[in-house]
Amino acid sequence: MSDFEIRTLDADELRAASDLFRDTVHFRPADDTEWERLSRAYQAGGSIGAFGPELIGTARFFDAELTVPGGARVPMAGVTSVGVRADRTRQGVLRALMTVQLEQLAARGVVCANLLASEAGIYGRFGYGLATRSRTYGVDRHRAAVRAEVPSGGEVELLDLDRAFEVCPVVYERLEHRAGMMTRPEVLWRFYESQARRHTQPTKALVHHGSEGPDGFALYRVEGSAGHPWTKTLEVSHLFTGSPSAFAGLWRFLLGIDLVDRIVAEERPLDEPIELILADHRRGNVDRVEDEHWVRLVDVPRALAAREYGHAAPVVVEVVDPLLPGNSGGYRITPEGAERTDEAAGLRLDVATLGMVYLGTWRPSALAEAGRVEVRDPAAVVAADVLFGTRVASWSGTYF
Ligand SMILES: CC(=O)SCCNC(=O)CCNC(=O)[C@H](O)C(C)(C)COP(=O)(O)OP(=O)(O)OC[C@H]1O[C@@H](n2cnc3c(N)ncnc32)[C@H](O)[C@@H]1OP(=O)(O)O
Repeated sequence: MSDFEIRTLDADELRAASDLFRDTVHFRPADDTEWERLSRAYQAGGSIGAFGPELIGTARFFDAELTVPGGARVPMAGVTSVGVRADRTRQGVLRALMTVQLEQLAARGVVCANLLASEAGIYGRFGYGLATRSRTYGVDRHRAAVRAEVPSGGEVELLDLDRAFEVCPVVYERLEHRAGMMTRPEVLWRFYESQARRHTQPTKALVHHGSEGPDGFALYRVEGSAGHPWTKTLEVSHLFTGSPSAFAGLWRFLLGIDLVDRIVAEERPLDEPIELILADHRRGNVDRVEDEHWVRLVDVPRALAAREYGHAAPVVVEVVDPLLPGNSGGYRITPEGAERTDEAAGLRLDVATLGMVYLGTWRPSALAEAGRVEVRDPAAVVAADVLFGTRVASWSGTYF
């Protein structure tokens, strides 16, 4: 029996939960000004705490919607601010928090939960699988130019921070969302605003206006290098575009900003065509490829029914989910959709591995080669690659 209890936190307990979480990731507590902003990032009723008897662990979520392959949007929860006090770790507190939270999410009709993991070894045991990846790349500004034939035509407007947080949320919702992208509720924009205002260097925004109105934006900040204050790096974040001319137009503008040596764009889609728009593709370098969203399918039948599939022979997949056993069982996946079945399965996998293939990021055959998908029918894994594959790389671009 555990010596702690889990319950939902009241509004007046959220600051203590924030302080505890920040301490677990080695951040100082928010001061009064910062908490005033940050508290707006907390969804009412979305935080839980472990008490033993004082607060020793916490986790929270907020509601959003996730775009799945084919364009449908499903209810998702963004899970974040998970931490256990250092003197109470490895005693089952996280497991208890995750168990209660998953029950809460299932009860409120959430189809999937997404998170960004501090360490890769933590969340698989709770059914989360690495579902999207991103890359960070840098561009040598002095030697980079956009190719002449790259689409152009729009205009770029420079905004200050106040305007940025009025305009960018509106533009974001106008854009077509690729699979893996999520809606950004007000609480999330408040979180980004709080982060931007905390920085000593100013954050600015660019909005691209195309022929049908605003169709892209980027936030950026310029930092000097340690010991070399005039060697400047421009860091791009929150770059979203709805057309090739918006992507190229924003990059043309960024490349034209004076007193910048290098432009770094973090957490970009794996298939973003930066190399293709540069006159010399070697002026753009990939710094790293990294984890992005981990997805936990909370309601497997709804999740599988919501997405579209490629054209291949039907496959029966057996899913194993010890934490939410209602998800366990066979599913028949066809180009027309997915439904439960009692037919013999060609593939067997746990719910975390299903999270890895759900948005098309990993091929079932690659996971089979790694021993993570059990293949009972070799033809099934070939078909599953096509059924679950996506034309465009899935990507979120939203951190929390
Ligand atoms: C979405 C986000 O917010 S990401 C941020 C996560 N928070 C942090 O990284 C802050 C620093 N770390 C912590 O606060 C804690 O160590 C936590 C939250 C990661 C783990 O909390 P704990 O209460 O120690 O976990 P708990 O004791 O319930 O362990 C559950 C299982 O996870 C394993 N586990 C716990 N932490 C880790 C880890 N960092 N790496 C690998 N495995 C881990 C345990 O060994 C245990 O394994 P088992 O299922 O085989 O028994």
